[in-house]
Amino acid sequence: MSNIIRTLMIQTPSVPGNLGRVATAIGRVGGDIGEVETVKVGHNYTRRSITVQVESEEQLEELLDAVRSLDGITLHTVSDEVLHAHEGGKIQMKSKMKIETLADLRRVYTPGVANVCMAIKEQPEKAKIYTSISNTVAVVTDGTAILGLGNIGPVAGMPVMEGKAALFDQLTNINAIPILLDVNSPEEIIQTVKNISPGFGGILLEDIGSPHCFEVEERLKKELDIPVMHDDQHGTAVVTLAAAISACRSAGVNLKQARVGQIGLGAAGIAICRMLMAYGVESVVGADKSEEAKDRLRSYGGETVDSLEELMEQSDIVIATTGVPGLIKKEWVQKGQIILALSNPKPEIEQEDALEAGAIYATDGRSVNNVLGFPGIFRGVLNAGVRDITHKMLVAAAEAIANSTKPGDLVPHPLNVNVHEAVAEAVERAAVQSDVKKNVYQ
Ligand SMILES: NC(=O)C1=CN([C@@H]2O[C@H](COP(=O)(O)OP(=O)(O)OC[C@H]3O[C@@H](n4cnc5c(N)ncnc54)[C@H](O)[C@@H]3O)[C@@H](O)[C@H]2O)C=CC1
Ligand SMILES: CC(=O)C(=O)O
Ligand SMILES: [Mg+2]
Repeated sequence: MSNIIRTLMIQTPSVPGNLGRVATAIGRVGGDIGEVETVKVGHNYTRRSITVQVESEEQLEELLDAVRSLDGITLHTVSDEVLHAHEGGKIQMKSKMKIETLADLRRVYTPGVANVCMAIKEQPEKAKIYTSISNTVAVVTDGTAILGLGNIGPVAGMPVMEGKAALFDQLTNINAIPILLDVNSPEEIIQTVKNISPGFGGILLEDIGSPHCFEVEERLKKELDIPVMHDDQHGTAVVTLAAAISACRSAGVNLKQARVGQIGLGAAGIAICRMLMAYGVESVVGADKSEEAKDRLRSYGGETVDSLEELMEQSDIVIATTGVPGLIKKEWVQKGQIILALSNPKPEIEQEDALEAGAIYATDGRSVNNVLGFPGIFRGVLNAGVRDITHKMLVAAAEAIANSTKPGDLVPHPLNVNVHEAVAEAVERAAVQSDVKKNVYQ
């Protein structure tokens, strides 16, 4: 998978064939060309911005040297668009009100606001009407398992949290606020989240590593009156179930009778196994380098094996969430296997390698990603005004995603708002049908 993205500003003589020379030079060193945009056409030259993707700094240097060595062609600048796009951060808090006159000021702020405060003091449920609380979700991390990058700390994890917040806003119109916790124990996470919870309609726990994520989520679900979900567990499990349903539909396989092998039994892996077993998959086997993680799966009724080769040999569907790029060797892949290598930013096996080795379907964490789950799940529970996110709601979300998937694909396009609406509706329907507790604002 290409991981480094750069934009090159290249000037060529306005003679046919020169863009082709540039493309060939890039292709020869294994660079992948993305967007090409003509920026300026001079009387005898053309300047274009060309986006390229490569896998390493060395390959990037090779690519730049190859372009620079082309006769008559000038490489003006090399820029990192991804870094550039992050300058100043990705989200902002904006007022919904225009405050232009003193009358506005008195209505929005003091003295007018005091009456609203007192109305809420007398009837706390009015906070739902007169504040943004019920449409605001905290995206909480302690930075201990940021993607597959490990324990890089909460501040380094902020770009991921801002990304989740931006997606909440764009896909389901939910305000999301990243909360970075500089703490060292589950108890401190729990107490801090409890202390800030009055300002939120829901809590999305993100990239909190295992095993402490399990205790944190379980306790917060019990002790708070608002919905709490650990995205890496349940958001991921929902999307994985959806992808497994779609793959089995296309391949004509009965998912419940298939043997599923899960590599990596951390936050994502354990939740995926529990979700599949609760859905009715009879045979789930897991592998992890940690004995504690394997014990956990067995405690939920799953089987474990000691070697990855053994798991690969036995499984119709293989799911991997270890954070270890390239962990699955091509020679382990069985003919006709379905392989979901979901680690970000790099998968356990590249899609093309898995397909080349005989997999019938293969994909990675860019496509099968919890972005298809968490926005709609929260929109659904916030709309229903319920406190608990139940297994039934999560299965409804997975089925909505699978039913929105085009034949032959494993999941739908992540930016299709209709899909997120379908997930929200399915979750809300499941919520109102079940006997789940209403939250404090209902
Ligand atoms: N596509 C998606 O939507 C999502 C992908 N992920 C990805 O899954 C990966 C793991 O995330 P979490 O479960 O949150 O982390 P985690 O740290 O809770 O779990 C990782 C597990 O993998 C195991 N592991 C590590 N190296 C191993 C090896 N060589 N062999 C066997 N087991 C090994 C660890 O012992 C641990 O149990 C990350 O790369 C993350 O980006 C996580 C959530 C969502
Ligand atoms: C997508 C996501 O949440 C992760 O890779 O951790
Ligand atoms: Mg995550």
